[in-house]
Amino acid sequence: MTRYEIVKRSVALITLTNPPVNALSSAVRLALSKNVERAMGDPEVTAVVICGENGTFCGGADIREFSEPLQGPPLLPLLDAVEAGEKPVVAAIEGVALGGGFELALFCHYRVAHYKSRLGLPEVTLGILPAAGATQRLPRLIGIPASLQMITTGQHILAQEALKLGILDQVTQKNVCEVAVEFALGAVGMSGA
Ligand SMILES: CC/C=C\C/C=C/C(=O)SCCNC(=O)CCNC(=O)[C@H](O)C(C)(C)COP(=O)(O)OP(=O)(O)OC[C@H]1O[C@@H](n2cnc3c(N)ncnc32)[C@H](O)[C@@H]1OP(=O)(O)O
Repeated sequence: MTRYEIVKRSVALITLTNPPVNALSSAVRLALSKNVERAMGDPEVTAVVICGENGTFCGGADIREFSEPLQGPPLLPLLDAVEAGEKPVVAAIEGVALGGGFELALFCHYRVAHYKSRLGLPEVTLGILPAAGATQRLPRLIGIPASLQMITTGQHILAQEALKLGILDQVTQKNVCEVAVEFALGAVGMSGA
């Protein structure tokens, strides 16, 4: 449900692994929570990168679990642990970051995205509103009018537009995971390590 590895000697790379779109199922939330705790507690780890396997960051809540009562850890405390972590966490966005997946990226300290990726809050199209912090984190980044546009329409935006708005820190045409790892090393003063 997530893979944990150390790359470049000190970056914890956490990969969401829940095909087809790495949705935040109860098992993914549990594994992510444990791996964030592991990375934050490991003295060898200086920074963390979160990405998704097979070209998709995260499609949000797992719609296959919508008919069941919520199991596993709720999303918000997990996102709070990411944000409160003392080590920089970089989201490496490829494919889509939607709904709770976009919220996960918003709670990371930095966001690097592939130029073809799309971001959005489709909750309104399901008759709900984003409830894991996007309604606070997004306005802090891009202001209220642009946030309302995204929240109330559910439209996806492309990486370049997200960069212009101030949601993203970097857009790349290269391997987004590798670029995010370099970004993370730069954030802790270890560029080129
Ligand atoms: C614990 C939760 C906490 C907080 C609340 C969070 C709420 C949310 O996140 S609400 C948002 C939920 N996500 C969505 O509404 C996204 C819906 N999906 C899409 O928009 C699209 O599928 C896509 C853009 C992600 C991909 O589009 P495309 O490339 O055209 O592929 P398909 O639409 O054919 O989908 C492929 C395949 O993926 C399955 N799938 C898509 N989204 C999800 C998902 N969120 N959870 C589980 N599975 C998903 C889709 O059913 C297809 O499966 P099959 O190939 O088996 O049919």
